[in-house]
Amino acid sequence: MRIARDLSSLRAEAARLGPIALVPTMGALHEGHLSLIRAARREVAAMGGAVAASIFVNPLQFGPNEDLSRYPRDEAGDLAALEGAGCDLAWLPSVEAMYPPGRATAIEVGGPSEGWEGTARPGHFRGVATVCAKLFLQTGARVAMFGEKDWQQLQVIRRMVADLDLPLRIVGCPTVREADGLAMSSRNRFLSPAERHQAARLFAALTETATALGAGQPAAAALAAARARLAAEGFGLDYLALVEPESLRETDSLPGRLIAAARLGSVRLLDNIAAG
Ligand SMILES: Nc1ncnc2c1ncn2[C@@H]1O[C@H](COP(=O)(O)OP(=O)(O)OP(=O)(O)O)[C@@H](O)[C@H]1O
Ligand SMILES: CC(C)(CO)[C@@H](O)C(=O)[O-]
Ligand code: BAL
Repeated sequence: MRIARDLSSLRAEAARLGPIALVPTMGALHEGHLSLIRAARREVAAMGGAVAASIFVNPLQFGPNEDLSRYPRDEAGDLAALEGAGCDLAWLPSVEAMYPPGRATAIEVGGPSEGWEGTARPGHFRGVATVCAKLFLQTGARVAMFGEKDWQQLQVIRRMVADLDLPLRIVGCPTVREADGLAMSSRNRFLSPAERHQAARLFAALTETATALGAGQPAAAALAAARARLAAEGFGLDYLALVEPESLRETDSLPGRLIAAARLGSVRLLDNIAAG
């Protein structure tokens, strides 16, 4: 696996490797990320070229009181995991390489950015969209893989790519879960053993709600019951909602996407599933 840390070596490697399937990450890699690398390998098997992954903890998508400084970092472990999963090129820019002094441009996506994570984390999607546009242009990727775990992010990236006519395809990949259903996430390591046990209840609540909706229970009642259960179980619930899958507008009709964000101790868990 080749490693690039500045833009000129990245461009030289990308030119040599041919069409790129890109997996953008913030590192601290787990099986969820590696499933995206394997999906990228399948894309490369069809189109030729190579798999690239970026590791960049993007300061632009963190709010002033968020966990940028404690975001987990493990460069050596990540590089070994990427190589083992079949990645050909790792792109590890420094903050200075990504954002040289004088930077004055950002990408603002409306529509699916509004509400939910967009409300809980003001400016978050501006940071995500800006760094993803840069990663796409830096690597010249033909295709990029994103996890469904971050459902709203996936819709924001699809909207941006469509609106800006960016010349790549976005592929959404299913959420990889622990045996008890908890969606894998780099931040899960900060859960205490008791919180880790409790955390699986979020996915359970989503599946119970999807079942109730599928059985014909009105959305307002099914959602209210699930919110009350989660609060009683000790979650700090930011939202649990039924939305139109692409626009992220709240809805009460199926098919939809159930999305949730809930705090447990110092960790904010995100999850979502299809409903209907
Ligand atoms: N469990 C998972 N299954 C599938 N894809 C995932 C999973 N977790 C993360 N991803 C995807 O990996 C990519 C990089 O995500 P990121 O590096 O933020 O990992 P993360 O584990 O989600 O960390 P965080 O703690 O920031 O949520 C994103 O496209 C994300 O949706
Ligand atoms: C897409 C991403 C790598 C952009 O920094 C990040 O938001 C993430 O890891 O999901
Ligand atoms: N997985 C989304 C990246 C973030 O939490 O900032």
